[in-house]
Amino acid sequence: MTEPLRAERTPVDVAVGVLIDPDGRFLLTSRPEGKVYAGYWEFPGGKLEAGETVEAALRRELIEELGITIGPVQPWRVEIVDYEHARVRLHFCKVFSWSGEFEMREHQQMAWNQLPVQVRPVLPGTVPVLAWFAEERGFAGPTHPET
Ligand SMILES: Nc1nc2c([nH]c(=O)n2[C@@H]2O[C@H](COP(=O)(O)OP(=O)(O)OP(=O)(O)O)[C@@H](O)[C@H]2O)c(=O)[nH]1
Repeated sequence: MTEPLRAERTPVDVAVGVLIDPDGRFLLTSRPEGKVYAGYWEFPGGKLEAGETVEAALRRELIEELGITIGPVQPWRVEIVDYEHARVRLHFCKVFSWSGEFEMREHQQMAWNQLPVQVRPVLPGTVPVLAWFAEERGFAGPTHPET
């Protein structure tokens, strides 16, 4: 069978949490070993399960990955990204409160960041978010290190 054109692939919905602390720092986590783009830094989250809302998926994923229970979820932006392996629709949500201690349940790493981000490499689908932060915060210059 012929591969469908990239733009025709049905997107997979992904809930992504942009956790922001009282100092305005945002949380990035590294993708665990064994996943595509292992070691790349991203905002934590994951795919919606059948019938799940973005908010429910985000709550579930952050418990599964980080051991925290999030407070109110504020939908921010939606972005479609085409990768070789998949076409994803990323639902970025801001989260300002949570409870519980952070536990790296998938042996990933976490880092609180300001602009410019110090960790590398940053996942391609994460880069636009850094640009949105730059716009919101009046930050000029590169948002992250060259890979
Ligand atoms: N979590 C997250 N995923 C992102 C971001 N940006 C981005 O392009 N993605 C993509 O969205 C998809 C999320 O899938 P995932 O593999 O993290 O989700 P999951 O935990 O449900 O995976 P699983 O199927 O291995 O259980 C990946 O294709 C990933 O590359 C981001 O900032 N955060």
